[in-house]
Amino acid sequence: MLAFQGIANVAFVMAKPPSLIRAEQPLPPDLTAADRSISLGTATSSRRRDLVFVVNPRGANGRTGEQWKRLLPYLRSRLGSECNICESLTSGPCQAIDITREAIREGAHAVVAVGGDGTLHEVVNGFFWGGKPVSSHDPNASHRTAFGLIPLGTGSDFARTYGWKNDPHDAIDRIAMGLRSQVDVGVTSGESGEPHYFINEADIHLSAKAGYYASRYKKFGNLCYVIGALQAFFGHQNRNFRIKVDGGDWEVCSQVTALCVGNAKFFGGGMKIAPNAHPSSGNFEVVILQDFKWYDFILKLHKLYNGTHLSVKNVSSRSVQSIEVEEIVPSDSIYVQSDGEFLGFLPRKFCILPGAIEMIC
Ligand SMILES: Nc1ncnc2c1ncn2[C@@H]1O[C@H](COP(=O)(O)OP(=O)(O)OP(=O)(O)O)[C@@H](O)[C@H]1O
Repeated sequence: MLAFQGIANVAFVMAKPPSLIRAEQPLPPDLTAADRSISLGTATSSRRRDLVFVVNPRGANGRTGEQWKRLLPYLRSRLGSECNICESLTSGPCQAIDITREAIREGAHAVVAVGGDGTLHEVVNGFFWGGKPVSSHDPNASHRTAFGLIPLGTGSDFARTYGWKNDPHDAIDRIAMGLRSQVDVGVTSGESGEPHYFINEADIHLSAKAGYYASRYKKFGNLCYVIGALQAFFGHQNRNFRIKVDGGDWEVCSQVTALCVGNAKFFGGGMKIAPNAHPSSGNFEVVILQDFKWYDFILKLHKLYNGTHLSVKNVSSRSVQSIEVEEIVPSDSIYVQSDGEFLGFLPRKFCILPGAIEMIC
């Protein structure tokens, strides 16, 4: 039996068959007693997979928690005969990171993010520690832990690249199939040097500021991105950057409105900002918008949503493995975010880690 605990407010036992997996500490009161232990069935086959579901009950303004409860019977029927299932409800930001690390160390087959891009982002960051991948305590483990996703967030932009809808039943069917693929992960470090990982995209300046504000208005659903963008426009100024691509020479990028480093295609609740990006390509697609005025967004917004903006004047795109971005005259006020999380300000370096983790697809 593997003890799987040590995480603030969350402790449970991940037991090898035939034991049950069960939550040992009380789960939030909105779960019924029947749901507190969701190990499904008592099969004794040693081939049972250990799946850890990391649920953000506050995702999508609380809808994630409600949908998760309704989903449990289907989860039981679909996966119960072949998997040991453990649920862990987060009680606050960043907890999903610790839960994921612990699950990997204890040898879970997969850690499934149940929520939006923010929850997925934390799960992905849990695959790393001190700049290195987290590995199982068992040196003879025959499998790598993969991540999975049940997209139940507000924007759920990562899922869009794969054409996955916010239909949790489809997601469970995918997890039941258990197909895996290797995906690239982006890593960025600021002046502190501490690495920070992202799976969907990172972005700089206006779009990052819009995302920062949007996070305050999630109760309005996808409208939060429009409100965030309007708020970000106030006081916005295009700025002169320099960039260094793949270790080459510094290049000047004047009057930058926004710069996006896409590992996947979408951000902002469905904007196809990096239409040529794909998480298995081994490259980022970097898209730079220069000298945009507020009315350009109104005139060209539909192109940003459907991914046809690359042919628009003052929009450029390139495939890169690393990019460094600085302001020519540093102002310490240029926002940077990744997967919707505010990271601070420029300067920044972004690198791709090809095939760094496996995803259930
Ligand atoms: N119990 C909790 N209470 C409050 N916030 C939480 C809790 N658990 C996790 N969080 C935070 O909520 C943030 C947003 O969650 P999540 O991404 O799942 O939903 P969303 O914001 O609605 O969706 P999206 O990011 O796709 O727009 C996460 O980044 C996480 O830090």
